[in-house]
Amino acid sequence: MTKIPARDRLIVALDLADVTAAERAVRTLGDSVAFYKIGYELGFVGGLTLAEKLAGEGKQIFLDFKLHDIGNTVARGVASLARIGATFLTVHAYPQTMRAAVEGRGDADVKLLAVTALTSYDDADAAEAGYGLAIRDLVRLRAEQARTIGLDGIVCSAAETSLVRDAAGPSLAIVTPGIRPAGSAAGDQKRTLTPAEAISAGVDYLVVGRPIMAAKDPKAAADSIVAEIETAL
Ligand SMILES: O=C(O)c1cc(=O)[nH]c(=O)n1[C@@H]1O[C@H](COP(=O)(O)O)[C@@H](O)[C@H]1O
Repeated sequence: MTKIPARDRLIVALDLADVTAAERAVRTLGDSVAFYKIGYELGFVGGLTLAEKLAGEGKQIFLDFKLHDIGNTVARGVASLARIGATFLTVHAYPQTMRAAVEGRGDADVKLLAVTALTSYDDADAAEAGYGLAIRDLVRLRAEQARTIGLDGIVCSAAETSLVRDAAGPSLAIVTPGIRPAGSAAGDQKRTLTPAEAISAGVDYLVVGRPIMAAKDPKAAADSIVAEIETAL
């Protein structure tokens, strides 16, 4: 993979309740942020139109809808979302779902990311959900399957970077939420690392929401994370 500049490695989650608030946040963050993630909260209230607009203005967009359904529905959903001009799109890392996503993407440019095990889960949560595997084993299995099926990247905790690199190989992007700068609240995240720890572990992209969006000065928070990434690269 070509060397990605520090600023382009930070993906800011626009987890906001309306487009007006999101546009205000994008204006506030200005040139400090080049890559935005739009998921359920904003996507369901007009966020896809904003995604297209931001992509047209040169921002990179990560559509985080974590698709998972019967194959036909996933393939058609991916085909629809592929028109937006996004860089990344997530699906859950079930083999049937991933195969359908690859089929639905066709020749479109959007890169498909496999969500392995949510960063709000620990081993007890996986057991409660009926999995007979520890989180690390589940992540390894799903990363291997994602590579075999032809996805472009893996979403996991930065704590799993080396096992994912082994399982998925050198060319898949490793994209890690659950990033918490030192001293920031974990909230519902259970598998967290700091930006410097994540970069030192070898991740390609960091997804950060509340530590930036809920900060008193979001632009300063974003700048500080980019500086931390730069130092650790
Ligand atoms: O796919 C994701 O982006 C994702 C996967 C995962 O395992 N954990 C996870 O937190 N996310 C997303 O990453 C963002 C993290 O936000 P914060 O916890 O506020 O930094 C949220 O928008 C989540 O939906």
